[in-house]
Amino acid sequence: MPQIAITNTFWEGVDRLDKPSRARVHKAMGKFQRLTVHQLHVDKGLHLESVVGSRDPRMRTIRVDDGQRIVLLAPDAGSDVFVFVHVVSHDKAYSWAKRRLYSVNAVTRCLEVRDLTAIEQITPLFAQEAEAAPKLLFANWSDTVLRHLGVDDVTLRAARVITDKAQLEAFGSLMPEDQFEALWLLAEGFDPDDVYRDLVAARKAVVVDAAVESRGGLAAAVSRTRSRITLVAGPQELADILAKPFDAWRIFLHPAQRRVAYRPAYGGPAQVTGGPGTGKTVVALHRVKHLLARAADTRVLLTTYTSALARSLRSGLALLLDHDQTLLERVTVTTVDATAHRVVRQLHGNPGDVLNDKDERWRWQRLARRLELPWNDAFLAQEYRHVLLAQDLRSREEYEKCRRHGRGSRLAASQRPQLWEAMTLFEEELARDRACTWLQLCARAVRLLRDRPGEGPGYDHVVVDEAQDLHPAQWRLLRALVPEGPDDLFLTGDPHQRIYDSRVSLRSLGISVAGRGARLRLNYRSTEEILRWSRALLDGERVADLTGDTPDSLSGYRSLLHGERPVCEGHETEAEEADAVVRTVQAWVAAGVAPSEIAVCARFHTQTARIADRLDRVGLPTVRVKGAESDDVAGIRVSSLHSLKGLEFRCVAVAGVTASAFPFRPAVTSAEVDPLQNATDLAAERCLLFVASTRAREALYVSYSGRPSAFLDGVR
Ligand SMILES: Nc1ncnc2c1ncn2[C@@H]1O[C@H](COP(=O)(O)OP(=O)(O)OP(=O)(O)O)[C@@H](O)[C@H]1O
Repeated sequence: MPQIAITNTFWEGVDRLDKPSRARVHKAMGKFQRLTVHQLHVDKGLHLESVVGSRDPRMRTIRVDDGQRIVLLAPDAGSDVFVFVHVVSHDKAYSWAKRRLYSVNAVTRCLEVRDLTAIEQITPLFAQEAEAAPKLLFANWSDTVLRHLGVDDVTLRAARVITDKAQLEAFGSLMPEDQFEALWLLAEGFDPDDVYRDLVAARKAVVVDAAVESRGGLAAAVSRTRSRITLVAGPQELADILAKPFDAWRIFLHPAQRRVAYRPAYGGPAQVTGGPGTGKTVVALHRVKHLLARAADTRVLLTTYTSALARSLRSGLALLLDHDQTLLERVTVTTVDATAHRVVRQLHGNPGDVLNDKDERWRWQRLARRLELPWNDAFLAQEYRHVLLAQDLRSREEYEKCRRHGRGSRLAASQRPQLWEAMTLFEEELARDRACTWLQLCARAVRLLRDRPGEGPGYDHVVVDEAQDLHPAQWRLLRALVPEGPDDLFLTGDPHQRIYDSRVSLRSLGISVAGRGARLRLNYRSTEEILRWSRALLDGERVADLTGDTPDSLSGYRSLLHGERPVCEGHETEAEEADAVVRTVQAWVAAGVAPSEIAVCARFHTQTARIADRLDRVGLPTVRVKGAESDDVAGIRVSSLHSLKGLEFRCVAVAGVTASAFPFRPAVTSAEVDPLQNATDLAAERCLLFVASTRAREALYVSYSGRPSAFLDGVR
C-alpha cells in the first residue's frame, strides 16, 4: 500500500475549495490509500500521470474531478511515500508542477521546494542590475556564512545579485521557505548566530526513527520535515484527519512557535510578543495543551480581553484538544472581567450592576457639575483609572503622596484633596446604588482573594492572550489567581495593537518576564500587501513593549503570502460609500467567499447599521460580531472596530475612515489638558485602525466619505 504524506501547501489548496470539491478530494485520497501501487498506476478514476517537461521527475497528478487535480511527488527508489503537495484546477496543476523542484536541504536535511523556473528567469535580470549597483544586500556575509544557514547553490546565486529588500521580497515565494527566511532575517539586521539558533538548529534537531533514517531519500526527509509535512500512519489516521476541519496551525508550528509553546517549563512568567497574525493565540493554545499534559490534575485559566475572543479561544482549544472533555474540563476559558465577577460572586455575593463606559462618564459629568470642579468628566475618569485604580491607592495620604505616572497634567498640592474627595464620592455613590465599574470589580476580587487565601477559584497556570490591553487592576487579579512560581503566567500580546487606554509596568506589579521573552515575526494571516499597508498607518509611532519598560518594534515582521493591494476609496456621501461597501461585499461573495468569512466594520454603530441594512436588502443577511451567535451561523459579520480584536476574516471592509472619525475628538484628550494623555489617545486611535485592517487575510477595502482621516496620509 502506498503511504501518504501531506504538506502544508496541499492544505492551503484544500482550504480554497468549496465544500463539494473538498469532499471529492477526500474521496480521491481515501481511494488512493486503499489501492496497491500497481493498482494505482492502472486506475482509470484517479488517472495517475507524470507531468511531462517538469523540473522534478517525481511530479505526478491524480484526478479529483473534471475540474481539479492533486499534485503529488512519487516515491524514490526503496520507498512507498507519496507526498501530496497541491490541489488546484487542471491547467494550473500542470503549470505549477512543471516549474517546481523539491530537494533535501544539505544543512537542515528537510524537504523544501522552489519555483526553479522563475528563479532561473529572474536571477539573470537582477544580475544585470547588480552590476551597476553601488551595494549588494548580502555583501557583508561570506558564502560560508550563508551556506552554514542552509543557503544552497541556486539560492546563493540569486542572493549574490540582490541589491535591496524589495528584490529579496520578489524572490520570497519562489525560494525555499527556510532559505528565504534566513536571508530575510539577515537583511533585517539579525546576527547569523541568532538566525542559526532560531531557525536552522531547530530544523536540524528533529530526530527520526533509525529505520526510516537508514532508508534515506524522500521518505527520511519527509519524516524530518515535521514543520511542514505530516506523514499519515494509516487509513484510520487519514480518515481522522479528513473528518476534522483542517487548520495547519494544529500541526505545523514554526520552530519559533514550537520552542516557546512546548518549552518544558519556565522559571516564572513568560511572554510572547509579535505583530498581528504571527500566531500568538496559536502559541497560547498550544501552551495550554502542553501544561495540561504535564500533570493530570493541573488547572489552567485561559483568559483574554473581549468575550468574542474568549469564544474563539474556546473553540480553538476544543479543536486542538480533539474535543477531549476530560482535558477541556480542566481549563476555564473566559475574560478577565468575567473572572473578577465570578470571584466576587463566589466570595462575597452578587456584585450588583457593572457600569459600562457611557454610564461611568455620565456619573463623572454629574459629579463635576455638582461639585463645580475645574476638570471635565474625561479628566476625572482618567485620574481615577490611571492613578487611583492603577496604583490601588486606598487612602487620602497615599493619593496625596503618589507619583502620577503617565499623567502629563500638573496638579497643585491644594488640588489633590479636592480630587480625592471627588473620587471618594464617586465610589460612595456607586456603593449606594449597588453598582461598580469593571476595574473596581477586579480590585475588589483581588482584595477578597488576598483576605481569604485558599478560597475562590484557584489555578496552577494562567495563560493570557491579547495581554497588551490589560489594566494594572486586571493584572493584579491574574497575579492573585495563581501562586508565584514556575509556569505561573504565560502572556501573549502585541503592543502595536493597544487600543484601550492601559499603561502598565509589569515589573511594578510583581510580574517579571526578564529572560523569558520571545518574539514571533512571521505573519500567517494576511498577505504582505495588507501588512505593508497597515504598517504604514503606524509609521513613526513610538510604542512601549508589554512590560511598559522599553520600546517595541515590528522589525523583521513579514508574511509569506501575497495578494491584491488593499483598496482605499473616497466617496462624496456616506450613502454612496455604503453602496460601494455593499458592491465590494457582493463581489467577494460572488468570488466564492463564504459570508461568515467577510467582516464589515466602522467606528460608529449608525454607520454599520446602515450598511447592514443595505446588505440585508440585497439578500446578504448580517450577524453582529458582539452577539452570542456561534461561529457557524451564516451571514456577513458586522462589527465595531473594537470588537474585531483578535479575530480574522478572509475579507474585511473598514468604512467611515473620515477626518471626523479618526481621530475621534471625544476619544482624545486635548493636549492643553494633558499632553501625555493626548499622545497616548492619538496612538490608540491609530492602533485601532491598524487592528481593524490587520484582521483581513486576503482582501482589505478601506473607505471614507468627504474628508479622509489624516491617518491615511501617505498610506493610500
Ligand atoms: N504555524 C502556523 N501554521 C499555519 N497557520 C498558522 C500558524 N500559526 C498561526 N497560523 C494561523 O495564522 C493566523 C493568525 O494566528 P493567530 O490568531 O494566532 O495570530 P495572533 O498573533 O494572535 O494575531 P493577532 O495579534 O493579530 O490577533 C490564524 O489563522 C492561524 O491559524
